[in-house]
Amino acid sequence: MTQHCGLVAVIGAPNAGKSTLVNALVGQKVAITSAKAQTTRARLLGIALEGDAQIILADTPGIFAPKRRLDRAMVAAAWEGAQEADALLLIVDTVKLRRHELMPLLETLKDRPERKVLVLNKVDAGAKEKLLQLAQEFTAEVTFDEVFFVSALTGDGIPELKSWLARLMPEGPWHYPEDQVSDASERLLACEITREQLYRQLHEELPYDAAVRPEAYTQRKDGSVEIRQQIVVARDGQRAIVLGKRGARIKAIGEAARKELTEVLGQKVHLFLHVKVEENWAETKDIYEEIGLDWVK
Ligand SMILES: Nc1nc2c(ncn2[C@@H]2O[C@H](COP(=O)(O)OP(=O)(O)OP(=O)(O)O)[C@@H](O)[C@H]2O)c(=O)[nH]1
Repeated sequence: MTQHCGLVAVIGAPNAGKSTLVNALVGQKVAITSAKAQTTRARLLGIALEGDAQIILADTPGIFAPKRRLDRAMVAAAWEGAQEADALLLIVDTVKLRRHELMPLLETLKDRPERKVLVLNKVDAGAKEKLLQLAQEFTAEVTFDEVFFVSALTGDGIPELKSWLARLMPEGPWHYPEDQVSDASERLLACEITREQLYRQLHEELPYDAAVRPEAYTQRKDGSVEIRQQIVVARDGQRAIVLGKRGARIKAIGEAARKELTEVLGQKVHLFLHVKVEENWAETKDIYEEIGLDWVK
């Protein structure tokens, strides 16, 4: 069998549904999704298989006007994903367009040499009439090779998109073994899962500049895994919020994260979290490396 293999960069405004789409294409959870914007910090890859084709998906962080160093690092990670790609996939939230974030992306896409595909997402939730109109508007701006209407959530339109992407993949050996769905190491994925719970359970109380760092990841003889992580926040007040009354909050976060980890890893998990205040963590080089980002000056 001749193998095909290629890279698809997934680009979109924050919250457009990139992570959900990658998960839907891969067929299982690899990237972290949440209702809060900009949760995708590390550049996680999803790997989808379709016939003889391996489709490597770069699930890029939301691209937005970078101000602080952390934001710039996220943008750099996003475009790094796009530079080596065989195709660029622009995903658009058809319910909440976020034009101010979408337009610069369309502008940048115009001049790029790669094949381009427009994915209009969340068709389950929006007004059907405006979909064609949106497609027309965007294809007038950028020459897309194909347009798909999908719901990453329900899976509607996903098989069609997947087989189209598969046909685009150049001939070449697979880069990853058949059973691998993500190249993010399990310890990093474990941190992402905890971070997702932090956002889920604290909502607006916590600014998005909290990080989860891996400390230890040890396979125990009894077949379980011991995971130790540090939650880094910038101020004492934030630490108190994460801990909650008598530690109730951190306990709930740990419990939910542990449950999900057990499911994802398929083994028993012992999870230990502790919260650390580090005022300038967003300016600290080591932390970037630990959470899977390159340091950007
Ligand atoms: N109704 C509906 N909701 C969706 C669909 N796809 C994604 N969502 C929701 O939209 C929100 C954002 O989805 P994510 O996949 O986290 O978005 P993202 O683009 O990866 O977000 P960032 O990492 O912040 O850039 C989540 O609450 C999803 O459940 C869809 O097809 N239909």
